[in-house]
Amino acid sequence: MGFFDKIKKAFTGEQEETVEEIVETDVEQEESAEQTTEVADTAELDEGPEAVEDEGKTTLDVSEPEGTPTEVIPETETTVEELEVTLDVEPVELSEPVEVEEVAPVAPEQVPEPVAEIAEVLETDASTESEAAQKMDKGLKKTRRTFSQVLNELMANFRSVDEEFFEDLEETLITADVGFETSLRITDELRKEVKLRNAKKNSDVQKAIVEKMVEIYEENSEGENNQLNIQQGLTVMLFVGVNGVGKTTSIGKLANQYRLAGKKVLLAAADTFRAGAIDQLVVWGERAQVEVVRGNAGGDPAAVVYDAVEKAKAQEADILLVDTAGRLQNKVNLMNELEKIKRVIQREIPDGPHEVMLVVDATTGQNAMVQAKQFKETTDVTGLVLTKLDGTAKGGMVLAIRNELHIPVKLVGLGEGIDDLQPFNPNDFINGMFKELLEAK
Ligand SMILES: Nc1nc2c(ncn2[C@@H]2O[C@H](COP(=O)(O)OP(=O)(O)OP(=O)(O)O)[C@@H](O)[C@H]2O)c(=O)[nH]1
Repeated sequence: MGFFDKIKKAFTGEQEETVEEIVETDVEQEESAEQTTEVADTAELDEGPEAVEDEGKTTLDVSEPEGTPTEVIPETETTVEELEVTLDVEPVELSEPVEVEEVAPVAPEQVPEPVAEIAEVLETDASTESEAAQKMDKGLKKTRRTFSQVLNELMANFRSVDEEFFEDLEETLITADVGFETSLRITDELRKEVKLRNAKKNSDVQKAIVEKMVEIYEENSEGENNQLNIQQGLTVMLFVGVNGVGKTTSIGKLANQYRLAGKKVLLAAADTFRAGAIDQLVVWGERAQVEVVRGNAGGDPAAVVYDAVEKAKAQEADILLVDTAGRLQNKVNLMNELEKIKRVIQREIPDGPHEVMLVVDATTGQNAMVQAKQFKETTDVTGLVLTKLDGTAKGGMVLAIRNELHIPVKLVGLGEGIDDLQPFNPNDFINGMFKELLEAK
């Protein structure tokens, strides 16, 4: 069944299938047999420098890198047509308590036999398809409630769908961080659609809004790859993003997923700008039971990456996740640093890095959009990790980033727990975001 059919089915009141409960597990922080990294004892981390061996002896030329120009969708022409349609207002109850998931600690799991296809790791990991949908559904509760609520309130305030209604709708979408251009487009197309359908009832107008958003999300998706670019041999992924967005956490969660799937995983603490950042990665390395290659705070990040690549090759590792510092305060420095890191990787692994993942915090709304734009200009970002989607009413950000920047969202963070990272599935996401609206029909 196609996604639009699913949406239609939801509008006609058919029940969704029940999915199994997800059992959340955590992994105790026990040192793995292979772990050779020195780790701070406590989670409270000092910023002081540490004595760590610095084996990287790389001399690197950094040539002037070129920025990638930002693609911008041209604005749709606005044709303002007067529409006078009477609304039957049907307020819908949407409030639902936010559930806080408890994470029960369990003994470290046994590493299963390696799976044949590494590319399937994320899909074949603990979550089945329906569990993934359920998790997305749970994580998006806040986003969904607010989205549905604001649309309902908007409907309740208008007796007729006139120009004022469309202006308010536009504002509502912008407030939910759907993005300026995308909001204008949705509103413009709705003006035509509502007239075309002669939509009079509140529910018809809501239905048109949801369908238009789905349509806009799905267009341009052809040829777009939402999956991580995993190789048969060593896969190297760089993680970039400003402080506090959830970079370290996302790396830790991903490392754990691959480790549980039987992969040999290494982490590289190449965010040497802050000692705290190195220590945080080490803590996540313990949690995920994977080794962390680290250097001195203030040291050369490329040297750490060099060590990590050497180690990964020597150990025949499958996955190397590199935590970098994302300091947008100085774009040229950042660009140079990332280029230097890439050169180090490419000397050893010519087609690496296989992903440059930009991590953005969904709760920062338009700031996340600005960061994504700036990073895209600085380096060739191949995918997005959208974190903290569980704690925001600004889920519209996904639509904005996808449609205005054309960066595919590959992973979403739906909580602070080690299991709260999911591959991005557009259908689950839109279903999750509009669930109440769809069920209200
Ligand atoms: N609710 C929620 N919190 C998250 C998520 N991802 C990360 N966090 C929290 O966000 C905070 C910052 O996460 P970090 O991983 O330390 O962020 P960072 O980008 O590595 O920051 P620096 O280490 O300062 O560079 C932590 O308290 C995390 O627990 C998520 O998906 N949902």
